[in-house]
Amino acid sequence: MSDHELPLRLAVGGDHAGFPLKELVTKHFSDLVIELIDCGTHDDSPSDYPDFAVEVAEKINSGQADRGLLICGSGVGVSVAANKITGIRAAICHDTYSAHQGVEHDDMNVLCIGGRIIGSALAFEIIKAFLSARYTPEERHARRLQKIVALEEE
Ligand SMILES: O=C(CO)[C@H](O)[C@H](O)[C@H](O)COP(=O)(O)O
Repeated sequence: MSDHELPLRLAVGGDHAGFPLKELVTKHFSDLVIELIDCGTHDDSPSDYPDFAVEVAEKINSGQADRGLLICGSGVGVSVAANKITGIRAAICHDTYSAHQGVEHDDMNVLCIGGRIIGSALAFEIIKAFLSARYTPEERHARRLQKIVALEEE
């Protein structure tokens, strides 16, 4: 796979604090993924990050998107909200190692970034690492994921 082929449908969302970075990310990645679904927010007026976590999760759980990207001020709010939703495995990653290893080991399907924490150049590299990574279904990873699924079913 070349650097310019990220064969995934990506749902992107975030609140007002993530809006400036979300604008840059959607422009940068719209031609690099199969489809980019912008779940809002669409301006920098105050908004509530859980609303966008729900929108992005819905795109994944309905099968319209393969992965999600959520951006708020720190990345904390969107990750806390997204992880409440069944089927979502979200994490804040502000380094490329976590972004690809989180997919390879943990089948992370939503990447969370703090728009007030990192700049766009690093964010682009982290997002590329996330989108390029694939889950590696080795026994130990599958066993641990099954335990996470069991937690959701409790
Ligand atoms: O960054 C966050 C904390 O985890 C939130 O998701 C929000 O983006 C942040 O709280 C917004 O802050 P504001 O003072 O309302 O702009």
